[in-house]
Amino acid sequence: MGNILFSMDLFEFGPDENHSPGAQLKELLLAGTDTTNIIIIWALSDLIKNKNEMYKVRVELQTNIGDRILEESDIMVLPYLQACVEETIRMHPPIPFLLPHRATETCNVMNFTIPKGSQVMVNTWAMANDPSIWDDPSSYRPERFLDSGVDFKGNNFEFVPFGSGRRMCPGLPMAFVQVQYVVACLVNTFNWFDPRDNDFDELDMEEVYHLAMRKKNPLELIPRAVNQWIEIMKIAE
Ligand code: HEM
Repeated sequence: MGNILFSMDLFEFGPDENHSPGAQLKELLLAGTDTTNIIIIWALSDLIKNKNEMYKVRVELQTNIGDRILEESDIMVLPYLQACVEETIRMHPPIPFLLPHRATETCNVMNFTIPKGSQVMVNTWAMANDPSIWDDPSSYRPERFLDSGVDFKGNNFEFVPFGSGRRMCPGLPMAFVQVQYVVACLVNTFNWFDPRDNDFDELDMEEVYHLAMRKKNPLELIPRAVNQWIEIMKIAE
């Protein structure tokens, strides 16, 4: 679906058409599919590469959900899964520079003068990976989000992958539930194998940046339905 949407010409609309229902629908589809899809792939990659964290997510899922079908409301009782998704978004924000903004008036930021009318790009990746703010930012450590009070709703300026203020992502609540729901289902239902029998410690995590920051090479995995507790114990060994 992402490929089909990206074949549409972003710049085909004239000024009047930008506010038409069709243009707004296209904007929503463009903004809401690729970003979510990218984060699901990164979240699964991070968990597959980090066996201990995968084990903790599976224990949380089995303890709270078991083998029944996950419901949207279950997301509220999965804090470790939530921390894992937050950590993935911190390390791999899909829109690392946000969308271009414009200064509506001249202002000073850290001794730099930003003249009125300047285009401003916000490097959220650098903010969320700044070693003066985050302990060991290049390591995948979901625990850093447990009980930290830091989230991405736009109030903690070290972590704004959805932006902040009036033009921040309106799809945040939907995206956050969708990503957690899909990742939880994928982890709780399947065990994942490398088609070439490579060790997942060496899983390729190279990034590429076009409109969004995605995995450079596709994540290729073989899913097999799990006999939950037996598989969990195997991972723990
Ligand atoms: C993980 C998923 C998502 C991420 C990381 C994300 C991130 C962002 C970011 C960074 C912006 C720009 C904010 C700024 O420049 O200040 C944005 C804008 C936007 N997003 Fe999302 N987004 C996601 C999912 C969605 C979904 C699911 C929808 C809709 C169903 C959506 C709809 C929009 C729209 C319409 C805008 C433009 C808002 C405006 O210009 O006022 N996004 N998003």
